[in-house]
Amino acid sequence: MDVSIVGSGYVGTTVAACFADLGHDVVNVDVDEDVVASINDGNAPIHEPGLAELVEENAGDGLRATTEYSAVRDTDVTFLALPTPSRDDGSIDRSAIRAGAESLATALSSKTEGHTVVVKSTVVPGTTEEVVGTALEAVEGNTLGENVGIGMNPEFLREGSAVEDFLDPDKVVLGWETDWVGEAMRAVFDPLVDRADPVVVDTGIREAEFIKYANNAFLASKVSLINELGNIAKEFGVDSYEVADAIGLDHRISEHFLRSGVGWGGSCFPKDVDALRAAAREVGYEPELLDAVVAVNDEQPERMLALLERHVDVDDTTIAVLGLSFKPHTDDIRNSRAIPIIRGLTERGATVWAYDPVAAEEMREVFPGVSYAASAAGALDGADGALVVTDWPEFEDLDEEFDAMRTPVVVDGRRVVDRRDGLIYEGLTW
Ligand SMILES: NC(=O)c1ccc[n+]([C@@H]2O[C@H](COP(=O)([O-])OP(=O)(O)OC[C@H]3O[C@@H](n4cnc5c(N)ncnc54)[C@H](O)[C@@H]3O)[C@@H](O)[C@H]2O)c1
Ligand SMILES: O=c1ccn([C@@H]2O[C@H](COP(=O)(O)OP(=O)(O)O[C@H]3O[C@H](CO)[C@@H](O)[C@H](O)[C@H]3O)[C@@H](O)[C@H]2O)c(=O)[nH]1
Repeated sequence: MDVSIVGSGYVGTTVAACFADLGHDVVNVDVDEDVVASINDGNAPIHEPGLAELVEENAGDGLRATTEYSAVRDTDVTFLALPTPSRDDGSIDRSAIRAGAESLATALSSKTEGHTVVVKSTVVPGTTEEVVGTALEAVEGNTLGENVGIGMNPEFLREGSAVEDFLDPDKVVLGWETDWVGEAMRAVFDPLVDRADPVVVDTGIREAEFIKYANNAFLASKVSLINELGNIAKEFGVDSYEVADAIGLDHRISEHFLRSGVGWGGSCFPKDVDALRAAAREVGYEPELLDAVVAVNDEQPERMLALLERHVDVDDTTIAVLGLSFKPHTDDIRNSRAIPIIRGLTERGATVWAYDPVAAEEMREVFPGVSYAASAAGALDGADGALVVTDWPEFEDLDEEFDAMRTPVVVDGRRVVDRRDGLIYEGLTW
């Protein structure tokens, strides 16, 4: 099939490269000329395991990129993978979705055969119809349900394992109201369904929009709940990881998303939980539980700093921060827990030596005054304390590197360092 993807960010590039790999002819449309050039040169514009190989293999063949919206006319289905960032009140900014839909409306107005426009971005219920449907119909020559149709297909990939998650999902959610739109959406996913056999959930557009928020709100709440249990467990001298292993055996709880520590960050959980809270308030519902989920998460970095202060008077000391990305295997630092940690340290008068295998340059833009080491050993050398913020696998191998610290105080926010003699070790929730 001929498929177009509008937006070549984390989601758009992954989806475009994977669809091309599954045999579709894919064109990726983005306003950023550098991103477009990068894809056409066979280079992935973002760091994501397996993506570089897919872009290199398919560029110039089943995958091309362009800044021209007119390219979508020659495709059957268009996915909108545009950003939906938070506004100050937590609600989503729909301007990129609106701008994309308006450009699509013009590009599709001369087309007579049915073209399906699918929202892949995370949007609050009603957005697909109110923003995309309205923009499409505003241009003469477009009639919803006739030459153009709208659908909603939320994306559940995780950064750091985006390609793997997209190609082997638990479920594919297809939100649609018109039969031919549903058929077109199913046809795009047929090669993926043949290969990975996920459950396909056919549902309404608003339900599909809500499923995405419910999914993320549930997972974020699960992590905040295990963090709260972990905070309590620590006060009792109880190892919350042993507790999590045991409760995770109950299939009603499951072992996933039970890693307690410094909390959740990234481009999705904070934005999506805030958007759901704001949307709830708009319709007159007070989301008390979700408010508490956020409050627990906001407190975890402070708890980590307080644990450090049990052992080190932080003012005028040098503290190593290990891990800057919001999770391992990505260079994304959006809402990384390292940000409040570094801010808290500098406010307390510490000199920070930070290290991350891939995200240091991104963090340098946020904190230009911080020193960035070329290795974990470099950050630890001579430090008065170390905070482990991201669970990069290489931190599991650290051992004698801690001996080069001036005082070997390690506060572990992700349970990656082994407790041993010679280390003053504090686990955040164990
Ligand atoms: N990042 C994730 O892991 C993830 C996972 C699932 C869902 N989502 C959702 O998917 C959506 C996209 O997220 P992302 O992380 O890929 O965003 P992103 O910021 O990485 O990428 C967005 C891309 O859209 C481009 N763009 C902006 N305006 C445009 C326009 N008018 N026309 C064409 N291109 C335009 C930008 O240049 C950028 O390349 C969001 O709604 C997000 O919540 C993200
Ligand atoms: O047991 C856990 C699991 C995760 N996290 C943290 O939670 C955050 C989010 O992690 P993860 O969900 O793995 O990464 P994301 O890329 O943010 O993916 C989430 O957000 C995406 C965007 O909406 C969705 O598509 C995914 O399904 C959803 O998992 C990170 O800071 C993790 O460190 C924990 O603290 N403990």
